[in-house]
Amino acid sequence: MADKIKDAKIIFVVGGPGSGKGTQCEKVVAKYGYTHLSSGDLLRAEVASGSERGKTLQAIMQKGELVPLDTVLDMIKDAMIAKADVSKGFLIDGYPREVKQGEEFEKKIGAPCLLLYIDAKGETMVKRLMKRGETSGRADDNEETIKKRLDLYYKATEPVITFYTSRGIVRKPLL
Ligand SMILES: Nc1nc2c(ncn2[C@@H]2O[C@H](COP(=O)(O)OP(=O)(O)OP(=O)(O)O)[C@@H](O)[C@H]2O)c(=O)[nH]1
Ligand SMILES: Nc1ccn([C@H]2C[C@H](O)[C@@H](COP(=O)(O)OP(=O)(O)O)O2)c(=O)n1
Ligand SMILES: [Mg+2]
Repeated sequence: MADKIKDAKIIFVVGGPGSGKGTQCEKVVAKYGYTHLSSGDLLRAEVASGSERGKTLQAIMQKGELVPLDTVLDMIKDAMIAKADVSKGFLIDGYPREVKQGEEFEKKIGAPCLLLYIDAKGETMVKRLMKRGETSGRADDNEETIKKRLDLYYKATEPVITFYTSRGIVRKPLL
């Protein structure tokens, strides 16, 4: 099964919470027809299913923490396999959140050819998420959790950008 995605074209999309990863991915899908897989959306779908696993995930996400690495990776991999036959390439949105997640992805699936870095100022991200929280219904779009997600982004996720910059595959779209 996993053979199906062995040579898939993979683009990581990384940026802070509310930086606009999902928004930019939709534009890339419209223009280039890639398959958009948002790790956050996959996790929220599991929560919405009401499963036991979903309940555990919900509690972690509500605190603004990262769910166990294997859980997210398995979900992404299953979603990629399901689309392998019809996909020109994959936009992996919101992953990796830490360098270790990137390393495990490469071991189990493959290497990315590109990392799109969606950059935004901290205050901009907070403002957008507070606004989105008025209608999103997302349990983590509240002031306290937003602050934790932002802290975690600077601590754990920014090193991901540094890691892939040294490989020469990071591009920052001008928005
Ligand atoms: N003004 C402005 N707002 C934007 C832009 N891009 C996204 N937004 C808004 O900012 C909010 C967050 O955008 P998303 O695309 O959901 O951001 P994200 O990075 O996927 O965020 P998470 O789902 O939290 O991972 C949404 O309400 C968007 O409408 C932009 O370029 N300019
Ligand atoms: N690779 C991932 C992606 C998301 N998560 C969890 C933790 C995140 O705060 C939530 C929501 O992720 P999403 O990418 O939708 O949102 P933020 O960028 O954090 O605003 O899911 C994770 O633990 N590991
Ligand atoms: Mg998103």
